[in-house]
Amino acid sequence: MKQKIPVYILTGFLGSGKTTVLLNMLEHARKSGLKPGLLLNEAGSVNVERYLFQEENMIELLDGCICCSIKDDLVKACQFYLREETQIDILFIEGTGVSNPKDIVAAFHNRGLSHYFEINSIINVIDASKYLEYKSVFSSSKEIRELLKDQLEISTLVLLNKIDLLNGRKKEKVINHIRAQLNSNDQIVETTYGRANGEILLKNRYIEERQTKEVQGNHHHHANGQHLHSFQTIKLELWSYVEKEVLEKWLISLPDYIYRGKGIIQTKEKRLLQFQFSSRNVVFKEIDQFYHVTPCVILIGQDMNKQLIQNSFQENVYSR
Ligand SMILES: Nc1nc2c(ncn2[C@@H]2O[C@H](COP(=O)(O)OP(=O)(O)OP(=O)(O)O)[C@@H](O)[C@H]2O)c(=O)[nH]1
Repeated sequence: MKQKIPVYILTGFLGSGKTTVLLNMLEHARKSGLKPGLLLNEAGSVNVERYLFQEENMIELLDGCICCSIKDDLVKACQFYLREETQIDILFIEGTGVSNPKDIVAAFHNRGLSHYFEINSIINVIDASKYLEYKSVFSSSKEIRELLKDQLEISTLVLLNKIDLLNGRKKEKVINHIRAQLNSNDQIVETTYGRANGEILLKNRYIEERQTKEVQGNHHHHANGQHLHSFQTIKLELWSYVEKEVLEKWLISLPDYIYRGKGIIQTKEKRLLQFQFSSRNVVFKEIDQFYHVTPCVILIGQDMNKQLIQNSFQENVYSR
């Protein structure tokens, strides 16, 4: 029988650093002579980070979560990589920041994929600078707290990322909090920009018994199999240039229930800039002019009022 394709699932809340870790893992896989395949899942209708993976074998699964509303797409995408002409040696799956990895694992066990694929590791990338806030009953919702719990329970490796953004005392508190929820042999690795050694990232940590138990556990679905998602994605189309500083100021002023922003803008000088808004920080990066993309702003949050946000954007960003 042919060897099964090893699968690595990246999980973690919005903006924790999954894509950053994925880029490191791809580099490690290549150095080991492996041909990687990617499945990238975005809750919105567009992937503004596509340009990062232009050279890769990549399938985008957009407009829903592979753990619930577009689970069939996940199965089809995996089958694509089984064809002779598109064969790969290793598969990386990045869920959306609100996907429940237990359901992704369940899809592998229940939909016949486990004959051909073997989940080697479920890597939970945690934003160490926001973790305590997201777990607090005072500053977070029940849905986020339970999602983070589910993401942690099934993971086989925890990357405590964004360590550069917090001080020693807070770090200790976060580690104690996480350790209390893990099995003693689970590994926690502190990272900045997801940098960890290839052996740690690509280690086979598959624990079938535990994964099967975890996926049978109780988590939160509607009868139709959808999560109780109150998360939404809003896309603001941009028809003219945007000033970087004005956009940054507006993003930072957004209410706390808007956790994540990303997108591409065109400046007055016709430069294309990608921006990332996470951990209440905004980072811009210049991208290739020849990259075909329609500038837009994507926001992800809970119970957002699209009209209000659009009006605020018009008033504060466009009319400046
Ligand atoms: N300061 C700091 N920033 C980081 C670190 N890791 C990632 N980032 C930045 O955080 C932002 C979000 O990182 P991503 O890797 O896109 O996060 P993600 O988990 O894929 O985000 P989603 O698309 O919401 O799922 C980017 O601007 C990264 O460069 C880190 O360790 N420290």
